[in-house]
Amino acid sequence: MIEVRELTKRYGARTAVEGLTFTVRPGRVTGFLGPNGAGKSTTMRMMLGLDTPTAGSVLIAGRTYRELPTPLRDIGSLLDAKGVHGGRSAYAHLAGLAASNGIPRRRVDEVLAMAGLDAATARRRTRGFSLGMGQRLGIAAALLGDPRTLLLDEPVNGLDTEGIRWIRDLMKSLAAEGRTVFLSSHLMSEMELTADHLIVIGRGRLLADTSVREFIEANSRAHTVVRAGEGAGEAERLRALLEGEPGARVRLDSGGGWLVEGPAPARIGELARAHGVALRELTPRRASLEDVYTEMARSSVEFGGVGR
Ligand SMILES: Nc1ncnc2c1ncn2[C@@H]1O[C@H](COP(=O)(O)OP(=O)(O)OP(=O)(O)O)[C@@H](O)[C@H]1O
Repeated sequence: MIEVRELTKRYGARTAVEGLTFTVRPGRVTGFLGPNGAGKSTTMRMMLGLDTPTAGSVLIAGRTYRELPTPLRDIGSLLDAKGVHGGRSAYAHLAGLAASNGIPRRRVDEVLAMAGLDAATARRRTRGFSLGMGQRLGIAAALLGDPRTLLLDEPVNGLDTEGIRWIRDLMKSLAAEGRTVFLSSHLMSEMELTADHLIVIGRGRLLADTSVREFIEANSRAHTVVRAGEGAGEAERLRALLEGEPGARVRLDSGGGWLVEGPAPARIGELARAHGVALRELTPRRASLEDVYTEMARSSVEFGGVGR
């Protein structure tokens, strides 16, 4: 569990994080969202004791990072996959970390296997690693202490489709084991598939602490695809009816029907029946996390982070 309480960070006159309070709970994947400059990295650095809060606190399993006797066993992290000495092999890097944290060397082989790095790759100097291999090594390091909590900044960066799926499954299985998994990503479609819960920040402040489903439902209007029967002029009659509904927006859908924003499907069905328009299709369309996030970014100055 990660408990963030009234966390504030100022750099001179600039406020990066302001009065953030939230709890990252075990047993689920929590996604951390916010536009560039919102304060995600600053928050994650404070969680790991790499930056000192101006005010407030972060507790990992009830203690501040600096109070953890063996931090790698409590929290595994991946902030910057490039933070590895390029002249060392992946194996040497992990073995060094294990030795300095009292972790048995056999665990190195286990995490290499979990991260999908084979023995030959593990013996190579990391300087020649691709971005994806570097990410895998970073994840191996994060798993080294078999930690109860994992914190990952953009873990799918540089991974191909198979690598992205691998991370998704790994994060879900770690959460299913009862661990706390906290990750940021700017790939909304990926976040929607991976995360159960979301923490959304903008300009250093908390905007949402909610499940992915509730976040989408609360921030999107109902969309419905509706198609009229075959008769001549039926599609246009339907459009006129729909446009007569207060607050409705009607657009042509790529499938040839009308995409209606505003009225719920039941209301559209009633309207069509009352006016004798036969319907061929009436399909609620759920907004994606990407839709909601993009809309939020466009409509909210607070979220856009301008003027700081
Ligand atoms: N060391 C620093 N000195 C001064 N200002 C900083 C420092 N680190 C971060 N900031 C500022 O704090 C704000 C938050 O930055 P932060 O990197 O935490 O955002 P972010 O949400 O992680 O963005 P990104 O997605 O681009 O990494 C920004 O305005 C940034 O310029």
